[in-house]
Amino acid sequence: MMKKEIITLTIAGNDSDGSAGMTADLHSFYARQVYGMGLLTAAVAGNTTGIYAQEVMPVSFIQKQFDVLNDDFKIAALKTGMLANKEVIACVAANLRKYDMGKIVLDPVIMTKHGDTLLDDDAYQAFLDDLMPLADIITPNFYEQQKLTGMQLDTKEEIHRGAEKLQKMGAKNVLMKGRHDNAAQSEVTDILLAEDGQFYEFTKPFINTERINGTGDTLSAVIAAELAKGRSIIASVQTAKDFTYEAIAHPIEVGSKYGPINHFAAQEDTK
Ligand SMILES: Nc1ncnc2c1ncn2[C@@H]1O[C@H](COP(=O)(O)OP(=O)(O)O)[C@@H](O)[C@H]1O
Ligand SMILES: Cc1ncc(COP(=O)(O)OP(=O)(O)O)c(N)n1
Repeated sequence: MMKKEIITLTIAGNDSDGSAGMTADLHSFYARQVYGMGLLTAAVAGNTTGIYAQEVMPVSFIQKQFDVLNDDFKIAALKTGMLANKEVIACVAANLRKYDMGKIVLDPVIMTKHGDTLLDDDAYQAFLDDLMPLADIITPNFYEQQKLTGMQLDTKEEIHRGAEKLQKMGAKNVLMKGRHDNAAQSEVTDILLAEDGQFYEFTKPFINTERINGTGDTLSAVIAAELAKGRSIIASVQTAKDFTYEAIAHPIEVGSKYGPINHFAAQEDTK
């Protein structure tokens, strides 16, 4: 039964091929049976071979979206995606402080897996200073972990220290997503540093595929959907990990190259 009253918001860019960004978030919200809303920050012209153009929404338009949504709805949780530049970050941070929109999942979208830049180089500091202290959970991938901590993070010990550094910057919970760039690896382990200082590991088999566009968006969107339902951080991360794994394991065969994952696949398995 759909819980109509649970509203989950994505503050993100749209990727025109539907594999990542806002569309992937809304697919994930729908599959997890929460009512999804999309506050658009940017749009990219992309397909399974790459991203070919980007446009950032005017800050005044982003502001208007915050105002009209908060005038009319009670949002239970949100996630952020592509924020593009420091002006957009400043606007988003101001509104996260102004309006109570529930739990905050920060997905630090900096670059796609295929090397397209989605956040300006001069915006990292604003991300760290203005957004990190507001986050209930942040979900950096391997590349983003090094960028945000300024540390080399190869061993599990180093990943733990990196997570502690991000937590000290203000994020309550830190999910360090595991590497998956070695065709010989058998598992992918994401490490959560929870608010209580404990580490938790979430492990699934490694799937050797190029069809993994939008995995990070999907994981963070499902975490937001589950937090919106009132579930704990650990339960939300576990459901998101299971959901994302099933979506990778049952790809949709569209496009010629780096294809999307399948948001239909996990619905029956993770309810
Ligand atoms: N090839 C893979 N096999 C299994 N799990 C994967 C694979 N690629 C990504 N994942 C999982 O997908 C989720 C998103 O991680 P990741 O792809 O690193 O994010 P991002 O899209 O931000 O780079 C994580 O839970 C990660 O463990
Ligand atoms: C508009 C837009 N936002 C985000 C992404 C990247 O999504 P993400 O899931 O973090 O990473 P990939 O798995 O797609 O590399 C995007 N492509 N477009």
